[in-house]
Amino acid sequence: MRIQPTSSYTAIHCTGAFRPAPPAWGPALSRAYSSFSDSKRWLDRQRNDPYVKKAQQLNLRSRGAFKLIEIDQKYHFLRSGAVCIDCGAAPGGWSEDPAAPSAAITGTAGGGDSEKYRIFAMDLLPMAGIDGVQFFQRDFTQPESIALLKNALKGKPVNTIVSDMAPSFSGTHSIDHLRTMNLCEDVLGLAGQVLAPGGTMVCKFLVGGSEQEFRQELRNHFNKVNIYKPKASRKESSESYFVCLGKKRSP
Ligand SMILES: C[S@@+](CC[C@H](N)C(=O)[O-])C[C@H]1O[C@@H](n2cnc3c(N)ncnc32)[C@H](O)[C@@H]1O
Repeated sequence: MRIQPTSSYTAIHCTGAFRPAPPAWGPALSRAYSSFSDSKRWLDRQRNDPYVKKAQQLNLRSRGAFKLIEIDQKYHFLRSGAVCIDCGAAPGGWSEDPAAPSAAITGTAGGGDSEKYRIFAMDLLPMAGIDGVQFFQRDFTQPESIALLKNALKGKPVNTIVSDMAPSFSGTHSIDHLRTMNLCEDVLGLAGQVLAPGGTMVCKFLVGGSEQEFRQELRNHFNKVNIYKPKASRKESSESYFVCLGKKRSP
């Protein structure tokens, strides 16, 4: 059953005003202040982040690659030659294959299979092309997008589905949590249709209360369901990942 956002969802989502302005200021000044301090904080954080530095050294598209690498170092599910779907792929840190450690993730390297595409990636945002990756700039939550993916697969069984999708944040944690849970539910829906028995699903969410209930649901479909937060995921972020291993055969 789909988790419904609270009734305050629309009001908060539509106003977009999440940071109370200092009372004595006019709205414009207060907005400028918030955005200045936010961008300064962001810049400071980027400068001091070892994963950002490492990603730059290795010429990776994003520091996010290290999250998947770490998840795999713990659970060992990635393998060369696998067929993979990468949901919320842009800018491509999880899909790329620059002879980086993440090459094995999506299996473009040395699969021994002459088929052109082994990775099927989707994002709302554009993504620069990557060899072996068929990219769709689409909204994953739309049924037509799923139809497109299934069509592209041409019946190939999928070994791994990863989702690093993050909705645009409202600033209200309970709402953002539910939005991520809804995305996870959509990813599970796709897994039910295309993931091969034994396959793996990795899916990001924000911790917020309903994850244990959803974990129970995931257990109906996978032999093992873990929750894991890689070190590369920032401490101040409530993001975490469901790591679902061994998809069960459909009854
Ligand atoms: C954290 S980023 C992914 C980073 C990527 N794994 C990497 O390491 O380069 C999350 C992405 O999810 C995408 N996204 C969010 N909601 C989506 C949706 N409904 N359909 C497709 N993509 C979505 C966003 O556009 C964003 O690019």
